[in-house]
Amino acid sequence: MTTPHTIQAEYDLIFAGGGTAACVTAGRLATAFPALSILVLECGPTTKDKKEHIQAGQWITHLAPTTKTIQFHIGKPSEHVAGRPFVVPSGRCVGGGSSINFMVYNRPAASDFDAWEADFGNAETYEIDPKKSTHGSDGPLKVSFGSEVTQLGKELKETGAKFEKNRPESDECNAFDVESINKFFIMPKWISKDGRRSDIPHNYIYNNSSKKLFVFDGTLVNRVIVEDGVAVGIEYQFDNRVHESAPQDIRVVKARKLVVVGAGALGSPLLLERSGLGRKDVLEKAGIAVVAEIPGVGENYQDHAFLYTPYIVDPELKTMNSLLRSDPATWGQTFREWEESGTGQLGANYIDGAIKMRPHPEELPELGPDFLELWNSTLANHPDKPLIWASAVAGTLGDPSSLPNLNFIFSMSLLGYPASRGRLHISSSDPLAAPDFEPGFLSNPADVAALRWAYKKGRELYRRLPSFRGVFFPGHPKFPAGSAAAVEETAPVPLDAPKIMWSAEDDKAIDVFLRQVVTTSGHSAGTCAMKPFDKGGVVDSKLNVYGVKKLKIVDLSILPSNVNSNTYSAAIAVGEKAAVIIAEELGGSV
Ligand SMILES: Cc1cc2nc3c(=O)[nH]c(=O)nc-3n(C[C@H](O)[C@H](O)[C@H](O)COP(=O)(O)OP(=O)(O)OC[C@H]3O[C@@H](n4cnc5c(N)ncnc54)[C@H](O)[C@@H]3O)c2cc1C
Repeated sequence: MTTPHTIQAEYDLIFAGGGTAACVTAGRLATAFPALSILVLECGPTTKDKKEHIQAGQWITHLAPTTKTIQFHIGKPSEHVAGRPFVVPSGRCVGGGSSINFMVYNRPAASDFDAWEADFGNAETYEIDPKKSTHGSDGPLKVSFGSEVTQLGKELKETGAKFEKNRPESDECNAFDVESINKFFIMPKWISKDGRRSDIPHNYIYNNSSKKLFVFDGTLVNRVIVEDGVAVGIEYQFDNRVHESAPQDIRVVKARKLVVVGAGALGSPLLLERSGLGRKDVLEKAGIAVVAEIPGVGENYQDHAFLYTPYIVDPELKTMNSLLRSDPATWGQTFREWEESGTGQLGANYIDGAIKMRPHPEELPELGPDFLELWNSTLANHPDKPLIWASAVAGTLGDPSSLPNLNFIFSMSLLGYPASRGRLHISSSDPLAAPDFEPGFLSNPADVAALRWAYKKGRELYRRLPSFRGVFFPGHPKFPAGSAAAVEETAPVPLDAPKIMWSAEDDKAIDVFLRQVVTTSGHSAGTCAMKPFDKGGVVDSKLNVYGVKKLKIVDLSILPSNVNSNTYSAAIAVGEKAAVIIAEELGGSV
């Protein structure tokens, strides 16, 4: 049997999990402290120089059922989602989510970060306008519109602003402020102008000049070893899902200075629990000795509930579907175009027109009584917070061959601050055992009310887009016979056409539908929250795990409260801030 990597007995720093935030921190520290030996152990495969992680347009391929770069976490069936076993994906490769995500560039509201009482470093180069004071100009990650902006994106922006008269167009909706709300815009992407994914490994790790930074793939961390209240190392085994014939014995590697857990919101709480750090009842049930009782571990699970609904568009409108359905020759041509000039479909993500939507005061009654508590607790006093982030993908999220041969687009609505919460715990000490996962989606009726509103707003807008050719009803609520919402339309209605009059039965049909179809955004967070211990916290403001010395967590599990944006930006911010904290503790700076 071959050993895939030669791992020494001891390093200065060990990162358990090589995802987005962890790789940012490891890369920054390796550059600032070249004499420091840093080990990063990632259970998934390497992404180095692999086209599927570099060509922006290949994002859709990672979602294939046969994927080796995404892990699907299966939740318990729940009545709140019509008895479905809710499935949540996360990146499972070097760079984690950064290497497989949709690359939507979306930054949270300032008040989201204020709630954490934290500030963050700068990782980006905003190629759209490098002089803009609200964006970075010399960070390693490039932000642009990619190689092309779709006609659908332009239609959504223009038609949206004409139809929703109090929601105009804007060029900038990522400035952290009130001005970024209720404007239609073209969403930037974590894609460079030459069509490359701005992932973390190719920009912080693989290009790092440190000779003492070691990033090993296919290596599963079983647990952190804690001796006398101090984290001294970890136990690991090679992962046969990546290195098929690797030996399976459990090995140990020691950390001289620090162990950093960076296994993501769906991995870090499990790793802590396998190490004896967590809720007493959970550890005892799994037969694990309690090292430190930390009741918050694995609680407070959050994501952004995600609704996507299909519409039929003009066959001439350019969408991803034509390439997804096309022959190898067309694929070959598209690859060549990207190789030669970084242009064409492989340099873009086809998610363009967008809005961060917040109800105007006169719209609040449309959301109904179930929503009021969420509004009052989270949004009312923070005008920079949107309720819903909405966009459209010019194409089908998945394999279009399962759909009729029509040209489809999908509207996308993400709920920014869900009131629902879930939990995630180990079921056994075996790192490969399925966890005990209750994602909790739609368990609070406020979330259903918010998404019902989003559905209705979307229906009205999409039926006015110039390219609209109909609602694809199998992917929409089953409205009662005679409902205005059930009427077939095959062409766009005028901007000033009467709006659909929604009945109480229509609302019921939408609610049933939401429970059947609402899914995850892949934005898992909050399972090892940075909060005071007595409020369910797992780490303090320096990211130290309570009750253990020399152990930190660096990933989105530390989010104390949600952010209303796609979460890559928040993960980068956590990674950058962690690098600052650790550098200071090492007596230097990054
Ligand atoms: C399908 C999808 C699409 C997305 N699209 C977007 C988007 O368009 N825009 C956006 O802003 N955000 C997007 N996101 C979200 C964003 O990418 C993630 O929130 C972010 O990357 C998470 O970073 P993290 O550091 O918390 O964890 P991750 O990046 O998930 O890293 C955790 C890593 O730890 C590894 N790991 C876990 N357990 C172990 C173990 N025991 N031993 C060793 N390694 C382990 C995992 O394999 C993984 O690589 C998307 C996410 C998904 C899943």
